[in-house]
Amino acid sequence: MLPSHYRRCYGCGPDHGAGLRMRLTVGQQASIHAQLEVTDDHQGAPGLAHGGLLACALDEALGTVAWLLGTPAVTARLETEYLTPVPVGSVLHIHARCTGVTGRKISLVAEGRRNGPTGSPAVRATALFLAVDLEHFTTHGRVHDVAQAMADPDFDTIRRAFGINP
Ligand SMILES: CCCCCCCC/C=C\CCCCCCCC(=O)SCCNC(=O)CCNC(=O)[C@H](O)C(C)(C)COP(=O)(O)OP(=O)(O)OC[C@H]1O[C@@H](n2cnc3c(N)ncnc32)[C@H](O)[C@@H]1OP(=O)(O)O
Repeated sequence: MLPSHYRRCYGCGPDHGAGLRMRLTVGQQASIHAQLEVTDDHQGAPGLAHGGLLACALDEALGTVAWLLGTPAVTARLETEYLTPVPVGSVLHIHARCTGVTGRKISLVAEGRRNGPTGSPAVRATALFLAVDLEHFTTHGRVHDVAQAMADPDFDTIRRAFGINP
C-alpha cells in the first residue's frame, strides 16, 4: 500500500476533511489498484455517484501510476466512459495502468468495477499525462504549499515508497 503523496490531496490525503481518502496499492508492472467507497457525500443524482467525482477517482489512480514511473506528472487529457450507474454503498475497485511512454507523454487507461475487482466495469478512462518538473508546482501553485509538503517529516518515506521501479 502506498502512502498518500500529499496529506491534503483531495483524492488520497488523510488530512483532507472532505476528500475521497482513497487507498492505493501497487499492482503488477506499471499499475495501481485503488478503492473508492461511495458514500452519501458523493451523490449527483439521488443515491448515485456523481460522474465528475468518479472521474476524479480514476484521475487519482492514473496520476499515481505516472508517479510510479519516477516523475511528477499532470493530467493533460482525461476521457471517461460511464457504463453503469454506481450506487451509494458500493465500493469501486479501480485498476489503472500505463500503456506507453513517449518522451514526456505518458498514456494510461483505468477501469472501475463494482462488486469486487473482477466485477463488470462501471466506468473506464483513457488519459494522457505530461511529466513536469517541480517548477510546475512552484510556478503555478503556491510556493508555501510545496515547501510545507516537502517539510512533511514523512516526505522521504513517501518519496521512497513511490521509488518502486516497475
Ligand atoms: C513537493 C511536492 C511535489 C509533489 C508532486 C506531486 C506530483 C503528483 C504525484 C502523484 C499524483 C497522484 C495523484 C494526482 C492525480 C491528479 C492529477 C491532476 O489532477 S493534475 C491537475 C490537472 N492538470 C493540470 O492542471 C494540467 C494543466 N496543463 C498544463 O499545465 C500544461 O498544458 C501541460 C503541462 C499538460 C502541457 O504543457 P507543456 O507546455 O508542458 O507541453 P506542450 O508543449 O503543450 O505539449 C507537450 C506534448 O504533449 C501534447 N499535449 C499537451 N496537452 C495535450 C492534450 N490535452 N491532449 C493531447 N496532447 C497534448 C502536445 O501536443 C505535445 O506533443 P508533441 O511533443 O508535440 O508530440
